[in-house]
Amino acid sequence: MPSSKSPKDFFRPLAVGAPTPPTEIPARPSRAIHFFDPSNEKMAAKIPQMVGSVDVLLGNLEDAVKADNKEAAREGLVTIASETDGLGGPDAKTQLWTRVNSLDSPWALDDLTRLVPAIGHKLDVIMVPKVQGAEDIHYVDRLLAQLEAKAGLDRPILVHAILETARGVANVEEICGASPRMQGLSLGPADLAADRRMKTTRVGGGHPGYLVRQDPVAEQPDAHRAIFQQDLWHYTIARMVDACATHGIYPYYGPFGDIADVVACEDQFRNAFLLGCVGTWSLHPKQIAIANKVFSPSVEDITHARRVVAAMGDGTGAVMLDGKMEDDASLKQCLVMVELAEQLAAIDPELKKQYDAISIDSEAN
Ligand SMILES: CC(=O)SCCNC(=O)CCNC(=O)[C@H](O)C(C)(C)COP(=O)(O)OP(=O)(O)OC[C@H]1O[C@@H](n2cnc3c(N)ncnc32)[C@H](O)[C@@H]1OP(=O)(O)O
Ligand SMILES: CC(=O)C(=O)O
Ligand SMILES: [Mg+2]
Repeated sequence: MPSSKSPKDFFRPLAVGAPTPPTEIPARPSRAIHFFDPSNEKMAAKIPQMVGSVDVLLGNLEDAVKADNKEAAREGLVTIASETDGLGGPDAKTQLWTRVNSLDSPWALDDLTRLVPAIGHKLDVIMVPKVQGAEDIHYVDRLLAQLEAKAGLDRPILVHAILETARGVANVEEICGASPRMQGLSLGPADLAADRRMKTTRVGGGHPGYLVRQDPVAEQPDAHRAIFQQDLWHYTIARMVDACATHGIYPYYGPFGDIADVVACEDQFRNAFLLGCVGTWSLHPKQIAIANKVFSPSVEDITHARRVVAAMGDGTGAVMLDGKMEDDASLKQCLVMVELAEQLAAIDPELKKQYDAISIDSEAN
């Protein structure tokens, strides 16, 4: 929270007649944020049939949309949002997000002033790219309040920042706390790599040159030395997770550009899930199933978590389960998993069936 504002001011609307800012950001399932270009007719035609099978559909207006198609993408998104049932709004199974153009581009202002009056009642989250600091969020926050008031909206649109500049990473905590509208952060590995002058040419994922090599074996100079590829994004994701958790908002991985490499994609997503991310981006329809699988706790994990919950009784003290010590802190980890499973089961009948079929032996040993 900026020090110049009192806590009470922080939750006052920034324009007369704008909806009250949220005090909590709802934990809506958002395992896959599926990107589509609304100006691409083939992609746009697929969107209605994807509603219900993906947690978030995001109409992308920024990078990957050709400059000549910016207006067509914006108008295409208005059409899709207006004509597609079950997409966007507080009760929809599939949320509707958009990624607007960067704030210094010729299109960002028109993106916001066109979309909020036209489809603001359906838009759940606006993703803002290349956020550098709290000042970018303050600008969007005030403008959205003015537009919401003018449009008579009764629900604030949430804001999501992409972390894709070195300055953005340096300011990650203040970005997360810049507005009560802040919903979350995504990693932007491609722009971030360029901005940092990293010597990579990929969109997310690892790099074979970024490694640690096993020490040489004594007196065997020719012996094989194993190499261990390291994760280029570990530092940034860990910072995002801490900043988001501090502010009660949600961290996401971002794009994995090697669409053909579904194995490495799954690995990268799983690392993010284990570190605390709640979801990721999907650039191609085949990445949706990978994201849904990785960001849903496994039946094995939920079975174990429920056993710990049962064994821990009132939640205090220490017990032994399968030879391992469980106590208040391991219980808290298990409750994170169990709560996530309940949220996902509420919207995913197949997962619900799997989680409901779990039967537990609650005996501690
Ligand atoms: C660094 C960043 O900013 S990342 C975020 C910005 N980038 C994006 O949003 C990229 C989004 N995705 C895409 O543009 C495309 O998926 C590409 C360019 C990666 C691949 O596209 P294609 O070569 O057409 O893939 P492919 O041939 O496998 O597509 C199969 C079908 O799925 C459709 N399709 C591909 N991607 C998508 C999508 N994201 N959403 C919906 N449908 C899609 C194609 O139109 C094609 O339809 P068809 O069967 O009717 O012909
Ligand atoms: C996600 C994104 O925009 C980037 O990697 O640059
Ligand atoms: Mg980018």
